[in-house]
Amino acid sequence: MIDVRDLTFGYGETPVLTDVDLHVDADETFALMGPNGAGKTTLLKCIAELYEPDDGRVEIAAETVGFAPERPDDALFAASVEEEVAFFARNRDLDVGTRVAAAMEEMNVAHLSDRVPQTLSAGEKRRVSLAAVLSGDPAVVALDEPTSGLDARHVAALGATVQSLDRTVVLATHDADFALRYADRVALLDRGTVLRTGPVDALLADHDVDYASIGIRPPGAIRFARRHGWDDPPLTVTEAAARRDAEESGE
Ligand SMILES: Nc1ncnc2c1ncn2[C@@H]1O[C@H](COP(=O)(O)OP(=O)(O)OP(=O)(O)O)[C@@H](O)[C@H]1O
Repeated sequence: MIDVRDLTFGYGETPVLTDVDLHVDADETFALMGPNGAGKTTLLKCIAELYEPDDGRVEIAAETVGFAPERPDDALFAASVEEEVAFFARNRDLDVGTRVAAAMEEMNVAHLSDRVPQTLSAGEKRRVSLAAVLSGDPAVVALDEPTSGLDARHVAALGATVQSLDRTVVLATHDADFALRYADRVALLDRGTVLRTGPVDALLADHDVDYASIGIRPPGAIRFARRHGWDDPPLTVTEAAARRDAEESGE
């Protein structure tokens, strides 16, 4: 569904993304993870075709990509929540009534329909901006930090929605639990390059990790959290493999 080939992109002279290769299958939920400044948002915007690569290309086998920005304020401009959510459905000549009702239901914002979006709480704004993207029924949904500002109930609801969507979802997130629970595959980015890509299960099995969270910190080191806390100190990929090999050989 999405093919990123040798993608290089910079805001100025210095590239922020270098030779990125990525493939995302149709209907897959794919998470971009990595530390601050790794290039997740930039890559997501290249995938959403908001940025033109300096080199390489992004090929998408779909007409529409819906993008929900990291800061919902950047996307909320209508006078009412209902108008906000209707925008993309109307734009694409869809059945506005049906699309708006479904998207509002999915994001639990129907009760806010007459409110002015800019006056909502942070979590409500997030849900409205996600509903607005869903109402346009895009084949590819690109979500930047979609769980940011959401309480546990709405994170779970978002996860259920993402899984039930009959479409390709690419999301950038720091929320490791969300990625591990709801993403089919994860790409770990670090300083503008893709460090690892793989199914969440395989990534964990590779490193003999049994649980819940994964992060990259400091840059270059992949750090796994077991159920009871972070591995300390963080392991590099090579160190994690060496430790596993040592354990297997009984050393
Ligand atoms: N509009 C911009 N102009 C110049 N540099 C930018 C711009 N946006 C991002 N950058 C730089 O590009 C790099 C990647 O930023 P990006 O926002 O893609 O990272 P990220 O992985 O999403 O980070 P975070 O986790 O902090 O959101 C950073 O060094 C950032 O300072």
